[in-house]
Amino acid sequence: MSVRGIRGAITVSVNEEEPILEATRKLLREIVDRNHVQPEEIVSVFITMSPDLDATFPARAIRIMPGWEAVPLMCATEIDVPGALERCIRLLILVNTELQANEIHHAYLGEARRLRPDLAER
Ligand SMILES: C=C(O[C@@H]1C=C(C(=O)O)C=C[C@H]1O)C(=O)O
Repeated sequence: MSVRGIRGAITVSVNEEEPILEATRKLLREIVDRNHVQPEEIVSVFITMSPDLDATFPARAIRIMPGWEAVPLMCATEIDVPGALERCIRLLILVNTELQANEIHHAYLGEARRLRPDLAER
């Protein structure tokens, strides 16, 4: 058993509470589905949003998911690099797993695929 990181990213169309929470849930579900992870295997979830997103804390979406109440969460603002992808939510999930690093499925959805085309997969 090792602790491994799973990455993901997604964009939202507007800086509003519900779209941010919905996109966060969608990205988390995609990562969970692709890697068959259970909440009790999760060490922590680190979330960043690009500086143009500030309508809510994306962690709120995860904390209210059944089974996820006790998972430590942290939100922060992504570095404001000129020209970086706008309205982007990024996740880093640390998980206790038997999977090898090359068996982890990251999830870069929609517009965010272009951040890491090598990891986007689907
Ligand atoms: C390219 C990304 O955006 C940023 C750059 C990263 C990198 O260069 O590895 C990782 C996370 C982000 O700070 C990404 O989310 O993967």
